[in-house]
Amino acid sequence: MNAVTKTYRRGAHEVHALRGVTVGLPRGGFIAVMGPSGSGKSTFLHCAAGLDTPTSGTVHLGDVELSRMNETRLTELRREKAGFVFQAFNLIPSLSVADNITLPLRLAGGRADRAWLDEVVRRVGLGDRVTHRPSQLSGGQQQRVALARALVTRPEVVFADEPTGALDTTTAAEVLGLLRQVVDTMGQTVVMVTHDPVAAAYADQVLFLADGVIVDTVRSGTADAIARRMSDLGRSMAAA
Ligand SMILES: Nc1ncnc2c1ncn2[C@@H]1O[C@H](COP(=O)(O)OP(=O)(O)OP(=O)(O)O)[C@@H](O)[C@H]1O
Repeated sequence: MNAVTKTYRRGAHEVHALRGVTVGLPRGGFIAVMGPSGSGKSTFLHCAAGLDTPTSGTVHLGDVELSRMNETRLTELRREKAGFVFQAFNLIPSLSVADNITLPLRLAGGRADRAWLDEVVRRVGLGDRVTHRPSQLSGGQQQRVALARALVTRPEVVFADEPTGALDTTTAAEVLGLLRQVVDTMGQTVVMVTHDPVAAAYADQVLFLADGVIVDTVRSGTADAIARRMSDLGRSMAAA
């Protein structure tokens, strides 16, 4: 991502959500993005994933440049290279777990190979729940389905926006452990927006955003150290 800006128009005002962000996200790494509310975290994730287009600057996903693609090509590329996990799970209530998981493959005109579906279901620990409907599952199980759906296309990058925001501590830890495994055993890249220092401590690297710019990049440490860094940044922003 190079010199990316994103400006939203709100009535007569302009909101500068990103003000010139340049960063390389290491392939095969687990990157957490933190920052105060409104600092541009979701906008950053959306631009990095090709869900939104920057106002200026360039974005690469793997070897391809996204910024000049039209919407059709972007959609194809997202299906091919990216997986998504959101706070609200975003599962389709009328579909079974198996059909939710394989939906991205079917949308791309493909079919799920049974052995691969079984493998993905095993990796996220969903066991025998594939015929259930999402409403019959706990929040943690629903997020496992969302993660399986994100992995089924073998994406290069999994983008996660507050993936544990709706989960209790224990369930959150299980989902974070799975994201860690995606990086460690499958070699995929995970980019995760979170406000939770405990979640960020699972990452290799933490980017701190404030007011639309990256103000710090640190190798991940303990949750306490990350929380201290966050409150230092909060104080220096308040003093500025
Ligand atoms: N579609 C939009 N239209 C107008 N303004 C927007 C839009 N999306 C985001 N913004 C504004 O851009 C800024 C950054 O928003 P963003 O959602 O990226 O922040 P965030 O760090 O993810 O916040 P939070 O932690 O509260 O989710 C905010 O001022 C927000 O109000």
